[in-house]
Amino acid sequence: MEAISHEKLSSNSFLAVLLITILMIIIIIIIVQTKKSRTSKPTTRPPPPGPWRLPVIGNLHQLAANGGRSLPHRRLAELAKRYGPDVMLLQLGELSHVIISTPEAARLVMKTHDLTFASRPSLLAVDILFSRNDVAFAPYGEHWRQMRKICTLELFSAKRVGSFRWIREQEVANLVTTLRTAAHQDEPVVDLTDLVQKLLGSVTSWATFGTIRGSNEMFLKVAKKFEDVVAGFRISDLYPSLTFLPVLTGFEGKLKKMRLEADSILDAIIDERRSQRSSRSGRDGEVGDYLLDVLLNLHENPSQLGFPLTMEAIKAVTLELFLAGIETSAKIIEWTMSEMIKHPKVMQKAQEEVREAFGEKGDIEEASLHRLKYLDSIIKESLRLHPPGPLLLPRENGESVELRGYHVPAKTKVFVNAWAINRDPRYWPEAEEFYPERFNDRMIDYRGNDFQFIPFGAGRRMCPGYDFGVEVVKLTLANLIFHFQWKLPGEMRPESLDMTERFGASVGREYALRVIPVPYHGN
Ligand code: HEM
Repeated sequence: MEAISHEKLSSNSFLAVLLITILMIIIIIIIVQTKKSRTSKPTTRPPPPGPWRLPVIGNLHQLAANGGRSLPHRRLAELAKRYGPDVMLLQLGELSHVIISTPEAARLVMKTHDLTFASRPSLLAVDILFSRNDVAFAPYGEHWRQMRKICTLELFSAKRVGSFRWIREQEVANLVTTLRTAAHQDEPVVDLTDLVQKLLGSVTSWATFGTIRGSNEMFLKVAKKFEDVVAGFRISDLYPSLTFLPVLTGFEGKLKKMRLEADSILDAIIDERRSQRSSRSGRDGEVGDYLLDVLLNLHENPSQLGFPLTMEAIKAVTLELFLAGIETSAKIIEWTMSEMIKHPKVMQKAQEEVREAFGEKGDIEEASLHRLKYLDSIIKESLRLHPPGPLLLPRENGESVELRGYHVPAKTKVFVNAWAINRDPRYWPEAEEFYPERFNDRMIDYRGNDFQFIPFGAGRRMCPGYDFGVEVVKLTLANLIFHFQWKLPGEMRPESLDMTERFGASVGREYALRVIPVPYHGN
């Protein structure tokens, strides 16, 4: 009896504390929101249109409609259709978010006012993981400019991407061998999603560190965990004034632990590399050719760049190479394979092209991939319908600006819904259909000039690694369709292949792609 009343008492007092805490949170938010609206400058232009909002949460309930089952890019496209097809304003928690959903408005943000929108907002996860020393999430300024220069001139230049050709060719050949072995087993179904991710992990590890053994594998696992925490809209980012929230929920602690883990793995890899470098100095080959060597060279010879490259920045960029490079490319490979399996005529046409180009020999050299024009169209169509970064990366405007007649105050978070733009029916007839031929006679490209097709973004913050990504995507696909016919397990018919998406830092398939490889040349 006493135990029961004691329990009741403690649960009552817990409830009371919970209620008081919630009340305090609401009061703080209202004070912050009122202060903000008082301090914002009066303007003659109206704000962009948007749905009605509730106090404290703003439009969060609309974003989370359908029990949160609609993925953010899809839900934002639905809301935009009703409330702001071009430019839409949402209040998510404490912060104003502008959503861009047409090529015309995207051009304004990423071309006309590119400089104004060139910054990235602060996000708790990346602030802790990278301390804003990286490239992708760094605010616009001197640090970002320098890091971006290193990316374009040193890390992802055409020459550098070409120099890793042998790595890609070797790793893709290993994948083909693995698939051939699997094809001769009693149970030949393979998890292509997993195999492709491993392939991309190995290619990135080789290109970055010159090896894929030991701690590098651990590092791949850490990078995968980072992927999970960087994605989506986090309460801690929507209510930045409630600094105690991520502490209470344990999110901040989790992030700090991940950062420590990544740092210690990276420190070990870098120490090993530095000692190899000093013991081999003066000799040609190996050392000096990989991305980490490039960064260490620049650190040791700051005069080459004209500014110092810190070890913190080297670690942040190295980690980011894994985050940015593996999942995006892996996902576009699995989407393209899924679409080709779902559309057997497209698959057949692509196989005829690659088999005609490379004959019986089957040594698909990267240098000859330019002959595969239809495969180019297929990859573009896949990037159009399944951009791995459907909302690109968020941008932030340094100063207030007018967009399509609407006033956008400084420091607004801006999302460009590339997924919706890539399906704009004004530019893409039968936009929902997978129809690669639509690219055959059109010069539309993904290099940031055609705003109806922006899977890599555009403007100053556009992806600098697209050549790096597309080379490995094309080489892998060419090999997969050259060496194998592809079947679905059991009685599954191609048209019933499930294409549900799973939201993450990059959007892939909800269910792994499980397929049967049947060797083509009978080997
Ligand atoms: C198919 C593969 C890839 C896709 C679809 C992709 C897509 C994107 C997108 C949408 C952005 C944001 C652009 C914006 O905000 O306007 C981005 C940024 C970035 N990507 Fe990629 N990416 C891919 C491969 C890669 C690879 C292989 C690397 C490097 C190894 C890379 C490195 C980066 C970096 C560093 C940024 C940040 C740029 C900045 O903020 O200045 N990406 N990528």
